[in-house]
Amino acid sequence: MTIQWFPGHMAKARREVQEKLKLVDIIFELIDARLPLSSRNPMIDEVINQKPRLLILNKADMADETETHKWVQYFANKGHMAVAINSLDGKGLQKVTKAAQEILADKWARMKAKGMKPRAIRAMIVGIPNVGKSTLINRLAKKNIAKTGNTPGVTKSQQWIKVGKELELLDTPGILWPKFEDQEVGLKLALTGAIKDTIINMEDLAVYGLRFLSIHYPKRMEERYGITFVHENLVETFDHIGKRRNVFGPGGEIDYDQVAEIIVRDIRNQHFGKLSFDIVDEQLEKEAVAES
Ligand SMILES: Nc1nc2c(ncn2[C@@H]2O[C@H](COP(=O)(O)OP(=O)(O)OP(=O)(O)O)[C@@H](O)[C@H]2O)c(=O)[nH]1
Repeated sequence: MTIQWFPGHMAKARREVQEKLKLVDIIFELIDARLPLSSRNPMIDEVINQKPRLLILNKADMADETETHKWVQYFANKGHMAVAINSLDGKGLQKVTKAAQEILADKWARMKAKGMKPRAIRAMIVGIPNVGKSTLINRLAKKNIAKTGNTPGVTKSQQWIKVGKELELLDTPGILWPKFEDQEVGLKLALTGAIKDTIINMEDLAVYGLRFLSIHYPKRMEERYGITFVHENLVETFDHIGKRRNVFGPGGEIDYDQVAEIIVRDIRNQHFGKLSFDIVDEQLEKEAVAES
């Protein structure tokens, strides 16, 4: 698999985020709830430096709830507040402003003690491509329109989106790339549709997906394909799934390309239910507690 992690793009994106840092009080780091580690930019800590941050696990509607819960706890153990949301229907969105207020409570108290007037929290969203940045901004902006719609003369400023009285959001998000060069990260991003299919090998992806299911979701794999493990000889497994799904070529042979596509489609279309591809294991839990 050859996926490039363009250093030029990365440097430019990084500069753009860093230029805007001084405008905001807090960074909303948007990550995919299905892969809370793989969908992060590995250099994010360096990029945002010491700026307070709220981790937002988006697309929680598609992730395994038990895992999402563990991830929120994992980040809390590392000293980062995290909330899980669904930007499409707005579920969990009310937690965003509250969490930001909590994170900045000390700073606000200090400002108040100095006699400064309370003002809205200023935030910027950053995240990898396709993680849902625009969807979240639009969803938050809608909330604003609903709130200010009855007030003539209240117009949205160019650069800031008002979200209620308490929050202002920069209207352009910062894009930061994931760590493409890591083979497994690339496969996970591809399985969730964050990377275009044209740059990955479908069979590799299907095999990775199957192996992942057999380890973490064997029951669901059994329900759909009637197997609980992936045969060492992959042909056997592909034959089995091909027969079960009637995927035959013109000469009556199993069409392996199509089997691979079916497997990937089944995973993406949630035929195995809500899946998380980054799993919190004991090792990670221990590391988080030790770090905090
Ligand atoms: N199921 C689900 N889909 C979502 C959610 N948020 C965003 N999406 C979908 O994810 C896709 C990408 O969303 P965008 O908002 O365009 O992502 P983005 O981060 O702005 O993408 P770039 O412009 O490429 O950086 C779209 O198809 C959205 O409908 C969510 O919470 N749940």
